[in-house]
Amino acid sequence: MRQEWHHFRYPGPEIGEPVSEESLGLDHWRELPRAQVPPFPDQVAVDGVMEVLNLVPPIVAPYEVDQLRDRLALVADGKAFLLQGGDCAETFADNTEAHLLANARTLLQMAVVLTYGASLPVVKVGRVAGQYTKPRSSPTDALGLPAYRGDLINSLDTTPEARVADPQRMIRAYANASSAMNMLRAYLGGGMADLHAVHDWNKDFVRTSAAGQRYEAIGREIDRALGFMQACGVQDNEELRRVTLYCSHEALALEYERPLTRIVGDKAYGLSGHFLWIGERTRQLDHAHIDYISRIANPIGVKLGPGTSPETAIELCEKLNPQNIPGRLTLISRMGNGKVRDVLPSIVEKVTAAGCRVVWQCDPMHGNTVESSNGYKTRHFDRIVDEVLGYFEVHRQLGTHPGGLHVELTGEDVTECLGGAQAIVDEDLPDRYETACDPRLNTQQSLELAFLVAEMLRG
Ligand SMILES: O=C[C@H](O)[C@H](O)COP(=O)(O)O
Ligand SMILES: C=C(OP(=O)(O)O)C(=O)O
Repeated sequence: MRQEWHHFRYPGPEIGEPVSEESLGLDHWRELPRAQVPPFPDQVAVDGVMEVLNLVPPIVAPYEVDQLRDRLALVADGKAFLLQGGDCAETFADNTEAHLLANARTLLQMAVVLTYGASLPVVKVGRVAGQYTKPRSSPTDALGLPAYRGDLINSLDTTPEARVADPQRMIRAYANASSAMNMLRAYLGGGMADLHAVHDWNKDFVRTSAAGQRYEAIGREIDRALGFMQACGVQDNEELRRVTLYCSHEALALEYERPLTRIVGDKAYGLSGHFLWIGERTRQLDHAHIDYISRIANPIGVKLGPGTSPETAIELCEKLNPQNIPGRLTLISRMGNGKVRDVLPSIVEKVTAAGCRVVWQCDPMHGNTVESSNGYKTRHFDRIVDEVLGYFEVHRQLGTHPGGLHVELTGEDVTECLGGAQAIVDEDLPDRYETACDPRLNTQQSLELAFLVAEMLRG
C-alpha cells in the first residue's frame, strides 16, 4: 500500500528517523485470523476504496493523539478522570449539527458535574467521528436478514439489498467523521464550551427535572466562583473558555483503519481518531485486531468482559503496552453488575502486581443488556449504577484508581434505557426508541449518573 511520509514538524516530542510500513508490520494483521470480518462481496472494490482513503487528509493530528496519551497518563496516575461517551452506533442520517451538539453538551454537563463534584480534571472523549461499525452476536437479524453492522458497512434499512456490505460506505463514513470533527473543534474551541455559559448546555426538557435543577445549582456556584475570581482581578483564562473533546471509536473495520494509519518519524499513528479501542468480541491475542492496534502509537483501549482471566489481561498489557507507557492502555471492564464484584478484583490485583500501568475504566452498559417484556433491547439504570458502584468498591478495596467511565448516551430525550428519575418502564420504550443498535442513556439519566459517580469519586 502506498503511504504518505510526513516530514513536517509538529508540536510534540522529538520525532525519530523515518521507518517503513513494512518494518512497523502494519499489514501483518492480514495474515492472521480475524473475527467479525465485514462481509464485503468484492475485494477489488475494497482495495480501490482503501487506495482512496490512503490519500485523504487524516481526521486527527498526531500531536493531538500524543497530547491525549499524556492526559491519560495523569488518569493512570490517579490525578484525573476519563469520561467517554456517545452513541452506540453513529449513523449518517444523525450526523447533524443538532445531534452532535446535543451529545457534546450532555458530555460537557457530565464533565462539569464530575469536575466540580470530585475536584478532579476530567479528560473528555466522545464516541464520535468514526463510531460507524458494530460487532454483532449473530450474522443475521430477527428477520433473517444479514445483520446491520454499522453505517460504515451496510444500511439499517430492512431489505436484503440494503444489508449488502458496500465498501463505498467507508468513504461516506470518512466524510461524515471529518465533518463531525471539524464542527466540534470549531464550536468547542469557539465559545460553546465557555464555562461562563454552563447554563446554556442544559436542555429545556432537562432543566425542570431533579437532575437538571441540581445541575443549575452547580452552574450558579460556578457563576459565583467566576465572579469572585474576576473581582479579585484574576486574569481571564483561556482554559475556561474552551474544551478539548477527543474522538474515539471501536477499531473494527481494519479496511478503514489501515489506510488512515500514517507514519510520523519512527511511529505509526491511527489517525481515524484519537483513541481507538478493541471490543470484547475481537480481542483474541493472536488475531488481527490486537496485532493491528499493537502497532500504532495512539492511546488505545480493550474491553474486558466477564470471561476475562487475570492472565489474559496481563498478556494483553504485555502485547499492547510492552514499554509500559502510562496513558497508552485503558482496560475497559464491562462485566455486568452481577459479575463485577467477583471477576474484576483478581484482574485488578494481578495486573497491578505485574507492574502494568493502565487506566481502569468502567463500561456499565454492555454487560447489562436485556430484552424487555415487549421485545426491546434495553438496560436498566439501576443495574448500570450498580455496576459502577461495584467497580468503585473493587478499586477502593485494592487501593487503585477508578479512572474512568465509558457510556452510551445521547443528548436527546429518548426512551431506550429503563428506570432513572423518569422511571421509564417497558411500555414507555416504544415512545422514543431511536438507537441504531444498543440502548443509550438519555440526557437526564446521563446527568443522574454523573452526580452519582461524582459522589463515588469523592468517596
Ligand atoms: O454495541 C455492542 C454490540 O455491537 C452489540 O451489543 C451487539 O449486539 P447484538 O447482540 O444485538 O448483535
Ligand atoms: C461493542 C461494544 O462493546 P463491547 O465490545 O464491550 O461489547 C461497544 O462499545 O460498542
